[in-house]
Amino acid sequence: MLATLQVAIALGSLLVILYTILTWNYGYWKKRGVHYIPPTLPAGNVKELIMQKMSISHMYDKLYKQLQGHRFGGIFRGFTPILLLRDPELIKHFLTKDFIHFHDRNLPVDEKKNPLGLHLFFLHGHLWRNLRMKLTPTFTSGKIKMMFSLITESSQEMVKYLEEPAKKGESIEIKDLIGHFSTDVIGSCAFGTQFNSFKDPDTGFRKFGRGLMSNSGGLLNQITLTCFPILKAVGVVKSLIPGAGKPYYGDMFITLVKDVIEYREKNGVERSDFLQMLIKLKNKGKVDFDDVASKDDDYLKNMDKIVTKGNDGDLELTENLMVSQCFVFFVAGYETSSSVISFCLHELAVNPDIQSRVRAEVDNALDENGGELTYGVIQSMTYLEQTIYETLRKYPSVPNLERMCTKEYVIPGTDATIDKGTLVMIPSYALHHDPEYFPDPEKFDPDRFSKENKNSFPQYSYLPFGEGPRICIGMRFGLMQVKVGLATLLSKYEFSICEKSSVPLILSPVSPLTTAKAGIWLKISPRDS
Ligand code: HEM
Repeated sequence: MLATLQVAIALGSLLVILYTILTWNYGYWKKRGVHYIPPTLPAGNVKELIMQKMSISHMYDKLYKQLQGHRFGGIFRGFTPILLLRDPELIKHFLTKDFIHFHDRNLPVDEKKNPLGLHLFFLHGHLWRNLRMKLTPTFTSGKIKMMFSLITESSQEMVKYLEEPAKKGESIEIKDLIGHFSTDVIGSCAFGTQFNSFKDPDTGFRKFGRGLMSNSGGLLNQITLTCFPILKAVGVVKSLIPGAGKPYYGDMFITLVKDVIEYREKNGVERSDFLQMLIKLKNKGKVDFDDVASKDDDYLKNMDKIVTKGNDGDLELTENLMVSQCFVFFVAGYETSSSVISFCLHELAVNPDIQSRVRAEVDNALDENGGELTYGVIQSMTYLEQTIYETLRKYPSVPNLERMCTKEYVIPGTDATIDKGTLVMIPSYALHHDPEYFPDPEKFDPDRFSKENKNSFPQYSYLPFGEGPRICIGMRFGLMQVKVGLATLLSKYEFSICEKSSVPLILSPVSPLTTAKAGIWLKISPRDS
């Protein structure tokens, strides 16, 4: 009897200790006097995300709404405290004005475990800064102009491929198809290689792209690790999810890029692509800004004035570093651009009047230029651009921006201090759907971005490419690719809703990016059929 009582007391004490340890972090925001949403064990405030019942966009939208009336608030992802920002003025401090306190993302950099992870998106501190400074000139408008013809060639392949399905009025899953286009664009613009995805949809790189995005094990791993960092130490997640976290087809990617570099160096071959600029960087230490740099490039040129100062020691561009940049260009460019084009086509199918207006603009611009699509012609299509901005508002490819506090910080206008290492989340999707900034947010209305209306919302409430020194480096390249893809498709075909279309679209609960759960199905027909 006594023994049973002793066991029960020991067990009870153990449970109390365990509970105290597990919930220790849950006092984090209270201690700092920060308003927070009460967490529950063990998921904190993100139970629906962990249970895969809600998309990441909707999860943080829900928390954003719960914090209504506050400029910011505390939440918990598992046991990890996160500061969720709501007020665009405050967001400006975190992303730009006080960047020195928030220059990193909370992503692991380990060359041995992940040789493809040494890229701009992941890198921290001075290594990131030095690399960003070196790579910035690769993305000027002059360099992008040089790649324009490579993008239009790939778009022509796409148009040709669609002739048959359009004649038959078929329903197609458009995202997968646009994935062929994005793969070919990256192949020619990043690696100077023809992937021919339309002719051979099972080419290694096409498979690589598909594999990357369907590797939900990788996402699960990432979410689980950020929610419960203790598991990192014991390596539990790795053993639970086979293949999780490993770069899919990573070895193949490394081999391909290294082979191209070796071939070019041995044979003195030069092309106007990203890889060539990386090779130049390796050999010369720099890529020149274009002589013809436009006014838009001022921001890029002034990068060194805003990014954190410090150890300016030269950065050696090793082969692994070069391959990693190719990898991030592939991943970042592939998924985001495919998803913007396909979400846009979905909205144009749901709103045929808007589709007709965009097509009329494309037709006029082409007519005035003898039917030829040039860099200048594409820049003149302002309604097309508004339509893309509206697509990125409703479906931001990256639904949340994250920063890690790199130096203790007092939140402006308060006495609350956040420690180095604290995670900060900027919920772009939620801001883009806040009726205070974008009335009737579910309505697809490109006129929100017209000349007259585009200043009606605060700058930091619209963040499809992020902001500040860590803004998307490929923004102009991505926009160009999306514009060319859409203009060529709309000049030849019509898109409408079919039986398989889901209206409204349901977002995937397993993807870290904004993607449609069951793909994007549309009927394609020749124009005016
Ligand atoms: C429409 C297409 C694209 C969208 C919507 C997009 C969106 C974004 C967003 C939201 C970020 C995070 C910014 C932040 O945290 O403030 C980002 C970062 C980044 N993007 Fe893009 N992106 C696109 C295309 C591209 C392309 C084509 C490339 C490469 C060629 C690229 C390369 C990168 C890189 C390297 C970063 C990390 C930058 C850094 O931390 O310094 N992106 N992108």
